[in-house]
Amino acid sequence: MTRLFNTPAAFADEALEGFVAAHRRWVRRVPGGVVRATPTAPGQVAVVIGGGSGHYPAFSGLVGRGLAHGAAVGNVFASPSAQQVHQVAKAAHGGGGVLLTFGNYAGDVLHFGQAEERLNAEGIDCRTVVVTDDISSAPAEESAKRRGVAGDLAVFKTAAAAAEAGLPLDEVVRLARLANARTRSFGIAFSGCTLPGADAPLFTVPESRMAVGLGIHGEPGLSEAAVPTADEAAELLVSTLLGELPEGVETPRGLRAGVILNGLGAVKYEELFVVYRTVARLLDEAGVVAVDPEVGELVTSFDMAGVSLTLFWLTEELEPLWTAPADAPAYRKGALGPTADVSPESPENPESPEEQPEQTTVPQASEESRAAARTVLDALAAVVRTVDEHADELGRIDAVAGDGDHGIGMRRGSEAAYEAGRRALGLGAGAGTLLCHAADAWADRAGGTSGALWGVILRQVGTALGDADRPDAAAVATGVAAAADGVMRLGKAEVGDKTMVDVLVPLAGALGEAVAEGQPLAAAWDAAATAAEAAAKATAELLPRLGRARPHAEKSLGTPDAGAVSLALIARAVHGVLAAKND
Ligand SMILES: Nc1ncnc2c1ncn2[C@@H]1O[C@H](COP(=O)(O)OP(=O)(O)O)[C@@H](O)[C@H]1O
Ligand SMILES: O=C(COP(=O)(O)O)[C@@H](O)CO
Repeated sequence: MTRLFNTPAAFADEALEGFVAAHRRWVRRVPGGVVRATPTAPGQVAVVIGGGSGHYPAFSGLVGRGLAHGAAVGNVFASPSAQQVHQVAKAAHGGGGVLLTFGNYAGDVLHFGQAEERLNAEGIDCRTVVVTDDISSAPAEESAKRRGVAGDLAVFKTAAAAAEAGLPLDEVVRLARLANARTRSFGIAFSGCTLPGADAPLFTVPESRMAVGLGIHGEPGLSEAAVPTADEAAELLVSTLLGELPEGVETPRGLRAGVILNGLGAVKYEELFVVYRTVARLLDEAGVVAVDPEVGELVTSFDMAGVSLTLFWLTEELEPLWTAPADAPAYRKGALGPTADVSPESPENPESPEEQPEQTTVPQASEESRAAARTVLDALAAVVRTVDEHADELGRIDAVAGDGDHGIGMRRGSEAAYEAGRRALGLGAGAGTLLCHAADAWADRAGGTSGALWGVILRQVGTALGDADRPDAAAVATGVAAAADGVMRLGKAEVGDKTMVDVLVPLAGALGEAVAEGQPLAAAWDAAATAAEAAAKATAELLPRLGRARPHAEKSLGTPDAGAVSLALIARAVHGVLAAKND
């Protein structure tokens, strides 16, 4: 249970504020997250990590010398936005290029990928390395689909130590990929976590049972077993990991491994040590030399009672990087020289991040387009209302096989989109520009998978409407069709994968058909919203083939997809606005 919070929506921002206030010797706040208190050495590769909040010390606690140069910090269990990643990377860049490294989650992949493109377009050499260490989330043949869990630390540490040693970006990337290929994790849990403001955990484990193969977002385990003793838990963790050695390795005997026994949030350090006692013995018996083991909380999931074991199979070039000194708020190792003096008053260490200057001008728009912009803003207000009304239900649906944050993310995104739209209207924006401003605000404030995709949807519709003409039904239908194409291009989901695409495609199809038959916009949209509602309902019968829900495919049968449901609700709410305009 998360007991101490003010409002759930502000939890991540307020936690970051307090974290920075407590750790000024190591970090300073920048828009989008934190960077080291001291600037990146000129020419050094900047290693920028990041992800959702709720995993402390990942990710902000791992920023400091010998570890990351910066961390982009998202909302609870939601990836930071591309804009946040871009801002943190710019602040961390020291002229040697940027490595973005993060766990393999759909939202992170989308947003960090967009930031990478932007940085490269601006002339900053930037690459990404995705961490995929969780062996329970996909079979070895599909290791690229695996989630990133506590093995994050092995990859981040390797990359950062390589950067600190002055290696060029290509080498830092190569070593980070090698570290990822040689890192495996496996976990068990006894209870799920409860998000701030929620009254129930994301999953429960029956009394005297444990979940096996857990993630770090309160996803239920993949199977269940009787609660083990500490020794039995250690045996399960070690034997499972020794069952999947790195490619080309036949026996663990004689190998050296970095070891991480990670508490997920509610397991006491003493309990971890009791487990580690047997982990150490079993590794020793298997002929594995444990190098600089870490026992503690390194990647958590709020108050989840669980533990994971990570083995990082070292090579001659990886071992010095794993053992190199580091000095971050939540991770210290070896001895580094003194830091530059960065006092709270120093201009290097501002109390609060500099915000992006607010836009004060918009492109010229016709009178008709400005009138349509008012309708668009009414539609955004209706979106805010419907999302707000259904936020808890969306969170509950998302918790069945996802991470329960869909309601939170949609709320943050829609509210930001409305506010940006209102400001744009005040500046005299046409319908197209208003939607483009709303798109950027939604993606930036919500983060996560749906934030990136809703940014695409609004931008595509805005581009189709433009600022010149009074938008007609054909332009709207063109925009929605382009939105469906754009979402599929970016998210790579197809119809049948159990995502919002299963609603967006029939919505666009029904709208296009009704408009082609000559129906006016409100009537055509009514038909499209009806198709969307039926399609959203039908997703209950689908098995997820992508993303976080995929490992829990069977559990999600009978429950519709959260993003599909929210899209159908929004389609219906927009119809209400269009119908009222017609009256
Ligand atoms: N690759 C994808 N393409 C299209 N939609 C997707 C994709 N992956 C996930 N989604 C949609 O995003 C929704 C989850 O959104 P949200 O919970 O806000 O993001 P996250 O899973 O990043 O926390 C899913 O229910 C699904 O509809
Ligand atoms: O959940 C996280 C990001 O993934 P999404 O796909 O946005 O859910 C985050 O907590 C780990 O980075």
